[in-house]
Amino acid sequence: MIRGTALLRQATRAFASWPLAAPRTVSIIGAPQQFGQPRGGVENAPKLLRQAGLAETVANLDWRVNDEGDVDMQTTQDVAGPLRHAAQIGHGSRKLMEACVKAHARGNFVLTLGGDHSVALGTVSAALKARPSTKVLWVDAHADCNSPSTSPSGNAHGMPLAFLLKLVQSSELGTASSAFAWLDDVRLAPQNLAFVGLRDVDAEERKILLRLRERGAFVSTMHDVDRRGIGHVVDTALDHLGDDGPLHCSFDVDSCDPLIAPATGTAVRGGLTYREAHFLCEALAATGRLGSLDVVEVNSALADPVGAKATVDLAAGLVASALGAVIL
Ligand SMILES: NC(=[NH2+])NCCC[C@H](N)C(=O)O
Ligand SMILES: [Mn+2]
Ligand SMILES: [Mn+2]
Repeated sequence: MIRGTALLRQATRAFASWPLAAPRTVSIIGAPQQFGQPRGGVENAPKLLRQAGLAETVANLDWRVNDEGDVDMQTTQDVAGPLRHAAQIGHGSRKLMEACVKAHARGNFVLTLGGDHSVALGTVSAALKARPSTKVLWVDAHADCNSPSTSPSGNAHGMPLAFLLKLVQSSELGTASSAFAWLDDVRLAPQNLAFVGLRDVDAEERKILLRLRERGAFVSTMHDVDRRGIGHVVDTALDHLGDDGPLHCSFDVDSCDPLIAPATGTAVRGGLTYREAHFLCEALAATGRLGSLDVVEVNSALADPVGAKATVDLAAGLVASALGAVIL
């Protein structure tokens, strides 16, 4: 415990080395969080992705693989309030952040297997603590930038970006605010954020997105993919995120069309095709700058066995593309 804390402090002070040095190692971190949304089953995704042979697939791409196991994201505490399961989310995300910071400090690529999308509180904050110049690509049908006060659902998986962008007032959290105190020194600047895949945005979120765009975020929707094509949208998003420094990608499988990824909690029609999603991951790998990746919201309980397997296999395949698998 003391060693861990010391390592954390050292990592936060010295910053993790960049770019990743060879031989490259992937840390696989399971984050079986389910309290950010109401549907059971999303907590099984790390296990299912491992069973699908993820570690072997990655090893075949010439990475060393360090499976760090699952972070125990449960705590006994819980408090009522506008953010459901606030204490669970706050404390669980802090534990995940610590595990990710340690992996970054060892110079590893950090691959986090959610869990629901609230896990990005831990993964993005860790990437920013380890390497403050990290830029974030958010691939999602949803904008996930609700505050507890704007959220129509109270579900934390619709809120991680609001916390990371410092849009949440501590008064919105009431007695739960102490569970999020560890986020105080974390700030994602809007100009370091790009969205791809958006197509289901709440009324209040729309206002937030327009403000974020004014403040320098790259905000694209499926309309842009339709008009310009995935190549143009991804190139523009990556251009927006500059030409050096580490990238973090937070990939919500509901960015993909439910025809190819039916096993997810908040499926929305009109999403990325199989090739569009793979293209995005391949383009990320080709930058040579991807330092961390989340794959979230795979919930095998929400589809028939065929759809569940298709979704898990898709997620595993997208990880492979993001880690350098190429067609030719
Ligand atoms: N990570 C996700 N799947 N988020 C869905 C969010 C849905 C809705 N916007 C909400 O805030 O409740
Ligand atoms: Mn999401
Ligand atoms: Mn989503």
